[in-house]
Amino acid sequence: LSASATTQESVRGPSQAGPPSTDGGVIDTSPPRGTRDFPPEDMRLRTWLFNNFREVSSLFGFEEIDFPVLESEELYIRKAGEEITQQLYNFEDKGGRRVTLRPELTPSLARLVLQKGKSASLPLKWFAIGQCWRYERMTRGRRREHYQWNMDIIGIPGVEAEAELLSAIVAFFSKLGITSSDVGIKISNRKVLQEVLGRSVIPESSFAAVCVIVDKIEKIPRAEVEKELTALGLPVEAVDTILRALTLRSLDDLEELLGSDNEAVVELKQLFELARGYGFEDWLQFDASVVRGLAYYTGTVFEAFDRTGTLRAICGGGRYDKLLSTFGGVDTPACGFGFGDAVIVELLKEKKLLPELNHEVDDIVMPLEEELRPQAAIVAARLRTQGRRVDVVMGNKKMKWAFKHAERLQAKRMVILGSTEWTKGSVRVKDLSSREEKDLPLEEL
Ligand SMILES: Nc1ccc(Br)nc1
Repeated sequence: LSASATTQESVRGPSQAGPPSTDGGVIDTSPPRGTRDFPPEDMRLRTWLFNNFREVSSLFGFEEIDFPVLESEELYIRKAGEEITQQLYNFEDKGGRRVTLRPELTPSLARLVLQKGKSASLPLKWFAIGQCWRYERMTRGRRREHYQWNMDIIGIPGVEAEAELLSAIVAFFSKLGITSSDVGIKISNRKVLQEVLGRSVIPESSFAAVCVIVDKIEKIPRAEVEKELTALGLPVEAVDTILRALTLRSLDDLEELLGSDNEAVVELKQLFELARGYGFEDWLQFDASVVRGLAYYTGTVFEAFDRTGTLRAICGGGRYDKLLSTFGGVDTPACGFGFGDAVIVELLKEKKLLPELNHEVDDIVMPLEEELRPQAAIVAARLRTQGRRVDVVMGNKKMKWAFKHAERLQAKRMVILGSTEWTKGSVRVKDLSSREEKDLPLEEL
């Protein structure tokens, strides 16, 4: 997560040590290709980021859930040509089961909702932070894992649910010091495409595949998008109509094309009105080219982008009213978003908003003689009971080392145990900012 480790889409090659050798050489200490270690300095940043995810989720009244990183492959068998399902980190386990490391969290959430069935009183407002995986040919050298924060609302058909999710995303950005001058949120509705396709007699079964292809409009040449759409069986004039509709950037133009009764127009207008109420309308912009690349979205779709245009999408989401029924459940309205741990750190680095996070303790407890180690334990236990973060100096260290150590850990106090003081029932306490020193009876510590 550190600005360096996280942004490295390209993975490190094997270390010099190479594969484990039989002659007692050092093993390859690098993590598996495409994955990251989190040494303390990176783990502090990750913990800081996840704490912000959790604080915003709590602010919006969401409950935390979790599920296994390993799931049945069947959760992700979709026929829409999504990249996410073509890069499953899947395998057959020793019981002959087809399993996979999860590429996203939403299908697990849907599984849990179905498992809970009627015992889960709607609406559900659940959030999760989980590691997600892909298996990509290393030729592209991209990472194979990242952590995603998801927030989902199950059981609300109206766009007030999407408005809550968008408000949570804006609250998160604002909490980190990111403003609407740095980031915008493009928003559209798949019912735009549905209406356009409906006018050109495209089978409903192709809808998801069309969305997956159209989602690539800004990533691959237009000719390639046209080729893939015609390969789906779309007549050329339909392809032109679709691509023209995707250029719409104003709700008025959309209304002119689809009519004021069109569901997409109605829903988007409602959303912008709620955005004004929440006060985040200046973050939002209608953009018909946003369809998102997941097959199961059925309505509102949105993604946050950095206004310099240098980064990939920061987060994205939408409405998926049919996902539970595709798993054999009752149709249940649902919407949610996924927020990855990588792009946001790149953005914070660019905006110089990365926090300075150090390893800190309150007290260093330093026994001057080994014989005083049991007494040092008494002092440390007492201080910890008070909630103070204590580092007991271990090993046979000198005072010079202890003061250097205290500086590294930005300790507030050095608590020194000497036999003379201890026989009088006290310890020497040095305030490391005022440099003031005094003997304190143990009970006054
Ligand atoms: N779905 C997915 C999983 C892992 C990474 Br890295 N990116 C996308």
